[in-house]
Amino acid sequence: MRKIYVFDTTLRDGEQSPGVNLNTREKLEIAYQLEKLGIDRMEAGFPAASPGDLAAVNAVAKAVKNVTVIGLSRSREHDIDAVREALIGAQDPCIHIFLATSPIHRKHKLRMEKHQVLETAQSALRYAKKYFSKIEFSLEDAGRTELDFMVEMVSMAVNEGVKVVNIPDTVGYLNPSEYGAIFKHLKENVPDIEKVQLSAHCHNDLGMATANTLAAIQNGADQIEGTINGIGERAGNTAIEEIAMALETRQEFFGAKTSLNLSEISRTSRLVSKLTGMVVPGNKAIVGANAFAHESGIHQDGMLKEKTTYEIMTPETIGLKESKLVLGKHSGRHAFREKLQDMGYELDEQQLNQAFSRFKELADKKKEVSDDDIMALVEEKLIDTPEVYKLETIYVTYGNRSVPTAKVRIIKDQEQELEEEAEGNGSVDAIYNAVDKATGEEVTLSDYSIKSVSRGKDAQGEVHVVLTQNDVSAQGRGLSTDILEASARAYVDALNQLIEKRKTFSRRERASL
Ligand SMILES: CC(=O)SCCNC(=O)CCNC(=O)[C@H](O)C(C)(C)COP(=O)(O)OP(=O)(O)OC[C@H]1O[C@@H](n2cnc3c(N)ncnc32)[C@H](O)[C@@H]1OP(=O)(O)O
Ligand SMILES: CC(C)C(=O)C(=O)O
Repeated sequence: MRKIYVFDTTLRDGEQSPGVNLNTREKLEIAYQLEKLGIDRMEAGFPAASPGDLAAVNAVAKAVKNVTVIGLSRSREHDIDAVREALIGAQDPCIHIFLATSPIHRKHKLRMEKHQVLETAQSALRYAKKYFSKIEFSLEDAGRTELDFMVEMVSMAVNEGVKVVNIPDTVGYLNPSEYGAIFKHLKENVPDIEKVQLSAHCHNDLGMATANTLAAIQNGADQIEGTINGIGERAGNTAIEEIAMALETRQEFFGAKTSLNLSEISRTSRLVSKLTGMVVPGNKAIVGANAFAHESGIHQDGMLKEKTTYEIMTPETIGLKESKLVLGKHSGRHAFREKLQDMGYELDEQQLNQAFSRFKELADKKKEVSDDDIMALVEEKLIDTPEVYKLETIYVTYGNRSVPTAKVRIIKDQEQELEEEAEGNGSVDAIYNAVDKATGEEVTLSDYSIKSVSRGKDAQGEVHVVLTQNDVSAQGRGLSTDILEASARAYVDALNQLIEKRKTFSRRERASL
């Protein structure tokens, strides 16, 4: 199978992401991980940019052993000298020299004619050759360069003995068929083109970096350039993990492979995200948190029956433990039952149905239902107390300068509607007074506590109360994303328990007479 070389520029083009600044220690940490990932070439920085970057590139050059370390340079002797200094101690040093070739860059940025661009690049390559046996040359903004001038520039670079010629789509302007056609054209029109490796370097301004890079591979590119998580200038670079996994997953189509240790992808992605501070979007291909997560019931059912129904690659391949079935409002009974089994609950069909409808109610209120939420709602349902009173609705009026009032509607014995309104010292007190009025029960609230059973602003609150009546006391629990509702539920639950205990108590008393 054809090998595609991977040139990682996370530490150079990736660091050009606005707001990202990696110090030497952070660059080293990423460099070691990239080495584990098995990339072939690593662009560690732009040594002429600053003394700090020169030192960081030097530290990386001395540290990594199995990767070619590269420093970027303009077509200027001063920059080339900086790369020379930075790569002292590298096992396999390489300089990457670039010059823009497109009419826009020639006219406005470089203010050079074509022949000056050619001569400037040529003289830089000649100078660099004295010190480096490995040179890569890039035609910056190749994507908007005239084809015949590109052929002229690439031919010059081949004649100067560079090892790699890079064809960047610097501003992410091209589409796959145009970018692929450039590689085909160069292969067919540059004499001795087989003496160099051709490289693809794409930016993602129109979201086509991965597609363009794959098109270049199909048209003969030997090397791909990119970054981990696709970070980089503006909309970023080609995401290396996307190319590696596309080639792996569609081997029969591309007939090419990288030699990356794919199981290091996930770890590398997390490290780069942590050290650059660039959060990976949940839906990012391959490494996003949702890339192997399934939320909807039909998909979850398919996954439980056969994973290939909804997964074209396995999470294990990139170093993750397993796919996730996330429980939310689109989930179905199959996934819910599976989750309960994983958590060690064995529910009969009726209990499962009850828990499932409580789960759906909760899922309507919460974005994601956590294990703690499920545990709380299942255990609440497992305690089977006959419900004399059932809380139907509550309305609470509260203002910091008015007396809190609450109105409750309770169904007694499944048929009798009880509705009452009361005031209180606070909202909870008002609710409890209204419940007392509606039920006619005289109880003392001996204990009240509240805790959060899950995290986040939409976490469920669990209220625990103890009610006492004469010598009988009973506990009640209530669960809701709203703490007032949880408080009301707990109180009504405790009343039901109290009534149950009262019955047992009076049976025992009668028996002892
Ligand atoms: C497509 C890419 O990603 S290219 C890499 C981009 N990365 C960076 O620019 C990060 C590092 N850059 C820097 O720290 C600074 O830009 C430096 C140190 C390199 C240069 O700083 P300054 O000397 O202050 O120049 P400044 O950045 O303002 O302007 C760039 C100059 O380089 C010239 N230039 C741009 N590209 C090249 C090139 N490949 N070869 C030669 N000259 C170039 C520009 O025409 C301009 O020249 P001018 O001063 O004669 O007008
Ligand atoms: C220096 C070159 C390769 C570059 O980063 C670009 O053109 O995007």
